Amino acid sequence: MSEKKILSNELRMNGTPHGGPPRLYERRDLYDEQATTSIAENVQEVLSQLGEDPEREGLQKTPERVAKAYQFLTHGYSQDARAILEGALFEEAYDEMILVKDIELYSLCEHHMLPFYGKAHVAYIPNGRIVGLSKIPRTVEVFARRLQVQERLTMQIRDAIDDVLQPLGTAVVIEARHLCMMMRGAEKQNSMTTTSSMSGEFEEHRTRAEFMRLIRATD
Ligand SMILES: Nc1nc2c(ncn2[C@@H]2O[C@H](COP(=O)(O)OP(=O)(O)OP(=O)(O)O)[C@@H](O)[C@H]2O)c(=O)[nH]1
Ligand SMILES: [Zn+2]
Repeated sequence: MSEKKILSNELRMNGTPHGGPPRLYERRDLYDEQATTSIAENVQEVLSQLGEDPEREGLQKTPERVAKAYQFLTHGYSQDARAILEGALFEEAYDEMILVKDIELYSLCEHHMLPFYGKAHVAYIPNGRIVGLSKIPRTVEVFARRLQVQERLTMQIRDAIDDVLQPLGTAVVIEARHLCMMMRGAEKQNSMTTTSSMSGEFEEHRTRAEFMRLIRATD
């Protein structure tokens, strides 16, 4: 039997390539058993193609670890940002800007599947309805945990908030570093990419300037 086949049978029978009890600290709902098996088989092949010995001790569990890591890093595909936002809407007369800034984010660029990471700043001006604060970083997560380009990620967050809250305006700024430009390719270590997406009142100079001033303000 091929090495690949042995690995895949072991995964099917035991859930981990080398048996042992299930790990209680793992979020099992994040991982699909079939996907784990199939991705792990392919990672084993990648390791061989790279000149590694997938059977050496340190690499024996790597295909399964990588399979789970990528399922975790892309779990946003199975989440619905609009449903999350709709889950905590409250009628409120507050009509000033609400800003949640410095939301850390980790995503994967769709070109190289390498991480980009940084911060998102999200603001909106309500129009009779506010949303539970935690739903803003949760919305960022839903779209960040997919294969992305920073520009689309920025727009998707803004669109979801616009759709569900119908606010007077929404603003999203993302500042991120891309490992595909740092570890390889252009090999630039200090460049930061900033993207923004604004709607409604944030398209006006004064409101946009106030938002930018607030996100630059230090404590
Ligand atoms: N606009 C945008 N580009 C991105 C993002 N993440 C990665 N990229 C770029 O995607 C491009 C892919 O370009 P290609 O020329 O097809 O790929 P490549 O040969 O690996 O390019 P280099 O990175 O320049 O070596 C690169 O310029 C990356 O910097 C992103 O979030 N937004
Ligand atoms: Zn890239």
